Amino acid sequence: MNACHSDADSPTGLQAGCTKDCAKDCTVDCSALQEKHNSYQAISTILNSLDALVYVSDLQTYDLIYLNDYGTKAWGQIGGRKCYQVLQAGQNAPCQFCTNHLLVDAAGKPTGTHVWEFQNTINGRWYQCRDQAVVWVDGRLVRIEIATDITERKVMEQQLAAAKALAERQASTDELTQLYNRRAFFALSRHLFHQGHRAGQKLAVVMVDLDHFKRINDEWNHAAGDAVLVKISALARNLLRGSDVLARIGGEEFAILLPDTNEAEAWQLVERLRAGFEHGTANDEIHCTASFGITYVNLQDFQSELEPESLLGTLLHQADVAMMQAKATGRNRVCVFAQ
Ligand SMILES: Nc1nc2c(ncn2[C@@H]2O[C@H](COP(=O)(O)OP(=O)(O)OP(=O)(O)O)[C@@H](O)[C@H]2O)c(=O)[nH]1
Repeated sequence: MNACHSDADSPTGLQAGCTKDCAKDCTVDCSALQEKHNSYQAISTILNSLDALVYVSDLQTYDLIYLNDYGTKAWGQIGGRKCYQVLQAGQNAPCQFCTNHLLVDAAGKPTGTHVWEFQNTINGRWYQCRDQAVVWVDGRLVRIEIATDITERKVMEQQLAAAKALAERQASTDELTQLYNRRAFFALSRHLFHQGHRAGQKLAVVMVDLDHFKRINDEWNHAAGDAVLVKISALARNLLRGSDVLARIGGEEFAILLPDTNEAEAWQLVERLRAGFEHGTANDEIHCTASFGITYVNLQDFQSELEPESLLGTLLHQADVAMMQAKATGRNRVCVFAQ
């Protein structure tokens, strides 16, 4: 081979500065090579002007064949390495998240483009990647990826999602006690009524009203009253089961929905709450008890349509009547609504 064509690093085989009129004894058609070289330069100029990563790697061996300027600036030179060694952190084998298998069908034929989003493990930035398998100039199958930095959009999306989750949580949470609020209690009850109806379950609704709470506020102060509400709420949350719905629905009034619970289980649970409040605050400066009213419903009794809204209204009223009876008969006790 003539010296002027010996540049192994040149993708077209043409050494820089070689022309068809060079004085050397050329054995190949320099003008054809020159044309190829010019086309390569033109495409390379375009790819290097892109504000996006473009790379090409062998689909089988993962050898990195091409990396544009954007890529070399961010991840360094190819240096005879594999794509995963250059573009990802601490990889000495193909990446778990590699999309190569999605780019060809079972017969090994290219399937078209695959677009996905990914956070790069070296610089932590987010990219929208457009991957495609194509037949390379030398006949082998390669992967071409064009990756655009979408970090700003991704951060905005994450902030929006977090703000939405927070707003949703706030809309269903009582600020002082962090229990569900009235709105959430109604929404969750509707859902549990339907679920319990389908499964033919029994459930109980409980009203809870703290005893002589006005006195606590008057003898201490409003802040001390608030602290009692927080303490009682935490006690109740710990004593109930994970599936029970506990909500603060008024000042010192709470409602509880006990799903899939029969009469004996409900009584036991509520009695445990009553004793828990009594003993749990016994050594505090402010001792606090509560009165409880329970009502039960067997959802099997509703043969066809169930109207959760009106059923919940009825059950809350019944539980309230039972709770008032507990107040009237001495407080710090549990009464059951007489059907
Ligand atoms: N600290 C505090 N007090 C509240 C809050 N919401 C309601 N209250 C007070 O709770 C008290 C409720 O008083 P009442 O309805 O008369 O009932 P009670 O004193 O608990 O008496 P019984 O229910 O009959 O045992 C009132 O003094 C309200 O001001 C609150 O968020 N924080």
